[in-house]
Amino acid sequence: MSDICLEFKNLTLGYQGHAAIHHLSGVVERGTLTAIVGANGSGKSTLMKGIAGILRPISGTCASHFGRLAYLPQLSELDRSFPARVADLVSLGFWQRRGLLGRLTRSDRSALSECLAAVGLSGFEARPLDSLSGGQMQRALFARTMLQDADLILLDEPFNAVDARTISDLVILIKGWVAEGRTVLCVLHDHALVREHIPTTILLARKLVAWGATVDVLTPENLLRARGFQEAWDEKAGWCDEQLPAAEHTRHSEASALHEKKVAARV
Ligand SMILES: Nc1ncnc2c1ncn2[C@@H]1O[C@H](COP(=O)(O)OP(=O)(O)OP(=O)(O)O)[C@@H](O)[C@H]1O
Repeated sequence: MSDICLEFKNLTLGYQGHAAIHHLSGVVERGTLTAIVGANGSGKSTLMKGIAGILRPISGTCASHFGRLAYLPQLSELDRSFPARVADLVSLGFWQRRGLLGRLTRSDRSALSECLAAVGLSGFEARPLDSLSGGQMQRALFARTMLQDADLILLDEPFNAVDARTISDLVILIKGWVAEGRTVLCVLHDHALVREHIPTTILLARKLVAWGATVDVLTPENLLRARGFQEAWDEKAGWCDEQLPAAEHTRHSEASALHEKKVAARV
């Protein structure tokens, strides 16, 4: 089996006529832990959506070599008012294997309890989601991710509004997943946390600024370059016009918006 989990070739992604991330090339190796870092609007979540298949490339490719995917979007994208219990949310981790209507076996139920225990939520099975604190909700989502038994795990700002104790517990879980050979990509804003725990970093500013060992990427020079690119960015810029004729550009915008709606309806 190849050591490559993801391979980006000249990948450009965006929304309805506007590019959000341009010409990304590079390889993510299997069993590695990578941080995706950049200012607000630099394209981090867009890249996650591109990898998850929610957004189609405008140009270039994102070749993936993995079995199961687990994607944890930002908490703000989740509707917590949905009338469900913790056990309902976490057992969604089985759906890729059991289907949405598949009955849980006795061993599934014991796996569910083990995952809840691993995230410190034993006894929370029957709690309604809207009664959880932000940190408890994030722990429940990590339990669901564990049940998914995925080869590639995408975490978009998993530590937002989460206290230091929960962060350190969740970081231990993530490192355990990597030790098991899973590949983890994690969008983060806290550079100190990235420096301490994440060996590899991708720094974005609507395009790739630097990619490599965290110590080489998060340098003052690279962070300054990233700021310069971000500030110079024209929010209204279209696709890479030099690469895509106008008719193609419009066709892609429409097809991409439709694809995004269809996938969002499935997630
Ligand atoms: N659904 C969408 N439709 C149109 N434009 C979008 C959409 N989602 C994101 N964008 C735009 O794409 C650009 C990149 O957004 P993205 O969410 O990838 O940034 P980010 O780096 O994850 O930011 P943050 O740190 O604020 O979460 C931004 O200019 C944003 O406004």
